[in-house]
Amino acid sequence: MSNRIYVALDTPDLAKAHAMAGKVRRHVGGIKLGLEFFMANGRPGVREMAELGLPIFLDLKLHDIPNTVAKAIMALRELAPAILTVHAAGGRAMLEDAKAAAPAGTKVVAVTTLTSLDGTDLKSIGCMGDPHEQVLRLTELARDSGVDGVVCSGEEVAAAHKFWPKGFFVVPGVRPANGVIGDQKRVVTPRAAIDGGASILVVGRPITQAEDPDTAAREIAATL
Ligand SMILES: O=c1ccn([C@@H]2O[C@H](COP(=O)(O)O)[C@@H](O)[C@H]2O)c(=O)[nH]1
Repeated sequence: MSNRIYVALDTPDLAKAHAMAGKVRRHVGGIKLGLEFFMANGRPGVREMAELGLPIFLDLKLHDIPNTVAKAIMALRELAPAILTVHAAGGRAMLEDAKAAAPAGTKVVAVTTLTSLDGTDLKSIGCMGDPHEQVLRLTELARDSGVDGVVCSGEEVAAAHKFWPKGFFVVPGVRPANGVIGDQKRVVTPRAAIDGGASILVVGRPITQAEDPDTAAREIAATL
């Protein structure tokens, strides 16, 4: 893939998402639509964004019993997203059924440990070990379940990639040097994430909240 940046269009406003995608499309490789967009605009909104001609990453982070996740993915089949997320913590049967339900061309990618969590957060929800150990544990589960890859932070991507060289690695929570970190906790620069083995990067606010999103996207792309 020539441009490995997926811009996260985190807005419930279809017109705004469309306008932002139009502004930055020369400097990104795809569009990521998440819960905020999908709750407001549903499948018709995704179809409309797909008309822009860029690959669509549907980041719905599905997490439920296997039957429910599989049926939800079947309801999304007509959209044939390039990438779709589920939570690895849903377990092996859920991951297997998610992959089986997805269209052949869709990469099913398992979220390991949200980039907004650190070791203290993990302890507070009963997870033993630090984010690094948790990511590797869930990367092994994802690999063995037959999905295509994982979502992890740039802090773990090199180790996860070493463990699963053929996996597809999605890295969000990237920030240009001196960028505003906000609610993210495990953050690296776009360049560091790519050097670690990221297949694609997810970049939201560093582009969408910039004074000039087109220039921000171009400058990030230039560092890769
Ligand atoms: O662990 C995860 C999984 C997904 N995300 C999503 O990526 C973007 C990041 O947006 P920024 O504005 O660049 O922080 C957002 O859509 C999240 O839902 C994540 O951040 N971490």
